[in-house]
Amino acid sequence: MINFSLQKNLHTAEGEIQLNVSARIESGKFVSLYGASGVGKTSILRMLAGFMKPDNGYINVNNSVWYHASAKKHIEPQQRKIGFVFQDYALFPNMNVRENIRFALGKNESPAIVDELLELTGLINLAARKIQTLSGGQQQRVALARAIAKRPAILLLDEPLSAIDNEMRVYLQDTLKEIHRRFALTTILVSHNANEIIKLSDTVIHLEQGRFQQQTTPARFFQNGNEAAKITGNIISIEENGNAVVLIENRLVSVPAAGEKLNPDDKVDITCSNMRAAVSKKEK
Ligand SMILES: Nc1ncnc2c1ncn2[C@@H]1O[C@H](COP(=O)(O)OP(=O)(O)OP(=O)(O)O)[C@@H](O)[C@H]1O
Repeated sequence: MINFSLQKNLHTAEGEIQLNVSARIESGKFVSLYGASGVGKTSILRMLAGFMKPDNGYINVNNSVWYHASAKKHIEPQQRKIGFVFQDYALFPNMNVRENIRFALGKNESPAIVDELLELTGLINLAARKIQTLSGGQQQRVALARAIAKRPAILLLDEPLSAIDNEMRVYLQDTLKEIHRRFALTTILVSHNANEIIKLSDTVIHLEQGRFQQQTTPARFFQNGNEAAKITGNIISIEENGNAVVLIENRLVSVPAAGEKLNPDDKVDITCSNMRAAVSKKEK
């Protein structure tokens, strides 16, 4: 069980944000942290990991105290049983794949887990390869394996798949799910991607204006309210009939522009209301 209450004054370009959040996360759960850019999601992960000191609050993990402001207790990051994977892989470029994963283990720890992780992440044939020779998706698999090698109690994932192309992203989501299950981890993922959150998580926590506004299942969260139907894209061109041609991920869609003056390169939200869905069988 992770039980925390964190207060931190964040200095943003738009002014101060008083972050004041608390949650109880049961062991073995996969939780996603969702919210607009700059609301403090990464800061929460950094405080849990011990890289950023809260102004006040506490962090208890499985009956041990990692942080307690009034007791002046702050366990160093190395002493916290945490695995951390960022968007950038932060691997050692001069080491090969196996050495990068092995590095995470203490001197007296058995290296058997390295082979298990190489197998699980599909890296066994790349074990001797230098990091620079790998694709982004492959590097992220190494980063994931390295984070797990220490057998963390909590796995913290900060948009680990956002720089990776769609096909590899789907593959890595499956790997993440399997790793979470196999190692009985408690996982906290920061993600902007509804698909990913729905596929992976038991619970989604919505951070807005410094507070956890909602804590519910992804299905409920993305079905209700505006969050469900808002898609962001970039305008490529405006058609003669006034429709905007918008690039969403790797697709172009033509959308009626509601009277607003829009121009190519504008970043836009497409909001769907009363959306009717129809399902038809795909031709083989
Ligand atoms: N040590 C710190 N003290 C005070 N403010 C900080 C500190 N570190 C970062 N901030 C500020 O906190 C704000 C929130 O940043 P954070 O990275 O946590 O947001 P985020 O929700 O993860 O954003 P994104 O989705 O864009 O990654 C930023 O404006 C940042 O400048």
